[in-house]
Amino acid sequence: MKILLIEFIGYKEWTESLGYDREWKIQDIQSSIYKIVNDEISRVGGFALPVRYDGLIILADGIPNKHLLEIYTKVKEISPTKISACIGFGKTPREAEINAHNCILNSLSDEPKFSIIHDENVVACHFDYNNFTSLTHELSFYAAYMRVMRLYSKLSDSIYDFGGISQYLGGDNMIAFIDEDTIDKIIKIVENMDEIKVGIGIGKNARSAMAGATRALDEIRSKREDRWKIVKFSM
Ligand SMILES: Nc1nc2c(ncn2[C@@H]2O[C@H](COP(=O)(O)OP(=O)(O)OP(=O)(O)O)[C@@H](O)[C@H]2O)c(=O)[nH]1
Repeated sequence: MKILLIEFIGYKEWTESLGYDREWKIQDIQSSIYKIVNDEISRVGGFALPVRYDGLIILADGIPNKHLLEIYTKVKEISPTKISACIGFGKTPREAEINAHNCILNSLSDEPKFSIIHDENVVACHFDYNNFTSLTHELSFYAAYMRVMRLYSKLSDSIYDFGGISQYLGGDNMIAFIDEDTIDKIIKIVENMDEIKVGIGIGKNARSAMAGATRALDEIRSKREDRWKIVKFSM
């Protein structure tokens, strides 16, 4: 698997330089950087996970280095701090992210060098809480969110143990990226958790894998018989 990791360097110092009335400014800048990266990377078929917002994890399989370099240049232009970036490879997304992070720690030059390595299929797992709308009516808007966060926190831990990385997407949705050999393990997890279903998408890049996952979820909803489904998607 291939991950482009971009880290903002000196972010702590930058945030502190903004004074006490700063949090709204930080949120403004973080969301505008994420918006631009999300737009640009989706255009070329990738997908960005904002995770901590002081860096970005980009699922990069199927994206030529030329486009990854363009994303890097764009982030460099709009970032309030210096940035550092590396591509990491690994059997799993977890391994690829760790390798990218170590590469950033050991990199001597300011400009990244992206090596050429073959691309692999991306597997996206879109988890969805069953009947979240009724749960929201029953509890409250915030209490339903808390229920989902508790469950997804446990789920992300198990997925990370299997080499996957995940991101909460809002509402009752969570996405995880895994390698193809881990699909069976994800299905077992879901079969043991009554509250959730999962659409699994396989694609040549992250965007098509995500589209496959969404289609798989729609197909589950149309019959309400299965708790998981796999769709291979190409675009
Ligand atoms: N990020 C994201 N959020 C969505 C998506 N679809 C729905 N949502 C959000 O998730 C909430 C719940 O929607 P659903 O999961 O479709 O509704 P549900 O009541 O759980 O119904 P079932 O999933 O059919 O059991 C919505 O109110 C939206 O906030 C999606 O594709 N992506």
